[in-house]
Amino acid sequence: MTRLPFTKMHGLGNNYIYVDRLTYTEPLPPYPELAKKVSNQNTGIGSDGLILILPSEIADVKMRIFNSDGSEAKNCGNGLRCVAKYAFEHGLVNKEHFSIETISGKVEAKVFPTDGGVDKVTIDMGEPILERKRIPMTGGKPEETVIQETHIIEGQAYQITGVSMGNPHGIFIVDNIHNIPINELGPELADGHDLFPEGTNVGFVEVISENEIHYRVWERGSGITQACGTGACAAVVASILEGRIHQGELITVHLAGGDLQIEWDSESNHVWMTGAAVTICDGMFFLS
Ligand SMILES: N[C@H](CCC[C@H](N)C(=O)O)C(=O)O
Repeated sequence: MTRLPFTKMHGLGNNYIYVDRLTYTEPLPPYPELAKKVSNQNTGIGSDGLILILPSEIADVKMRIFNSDGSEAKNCGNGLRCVAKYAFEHGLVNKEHFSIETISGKVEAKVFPTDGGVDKVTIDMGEPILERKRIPMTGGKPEETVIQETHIIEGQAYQITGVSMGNPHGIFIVDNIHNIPINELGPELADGHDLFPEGTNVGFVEVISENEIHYRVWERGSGITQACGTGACAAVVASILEGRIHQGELITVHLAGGDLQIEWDSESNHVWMTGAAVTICDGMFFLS
């Protein structure tokens, strides 16, 4: 029986099982299989997925994220804030500003310690990826940006804006966040639709004011979650591309699990995300 030490953490209710592979170096099953095991609400711990904290040759630490269906994601905003909190609180880093490697690139993290603990983290998520072929999306010129493109999905016309934050997001701007076809469009687009050859996270945005939006998400590989950090960044970028809000402004994004502060900076073209990171528990998972 392998006893796997883990920490369960969440960012706005988007919760993952974190395994510190710098400290616990015993052999483990393949990560996709482990992600499905630990994420299972009935026979596992229960979570939106698994996040590994690993050594890095190009950054201070490395993050790999696996959705609850075992698929590997290329980025995770809520996960990055929790990795930053964990790394600082457990002495994996000894500074408040440090770098984290993901499989879509390196980001910069800044923690704001109070009494030795970290409750709030800012991540420089880097530049959004807007070219159709890099999201990736099909259906038009590979280099162009996909803004409010009309597509017929299940017999209904929708306008989609495509943004990647290292992972793909199809964004729909709606009039009322409480009346969205999330259970229809989520499963239809998240995995295996021609428009998104690598699948996509499916986000819905209601613009409240120049500095405030609502955002809800069906995540590729996990379904509806309480929050999605990369999705909230993509939602702000899409709302700006559609002319609803302005670049260079600090936007409050209201998600089901809480709020994030996000800015798509005009000077650097980088997207900055600030929000909470919370430890739920430490534990021991009995791997049979
Ligand atoms: N919840 C994560 C995103 C997971 C992305 C994953 N669902 C995928 O891209 O396959 C976040 O806070 O950004």
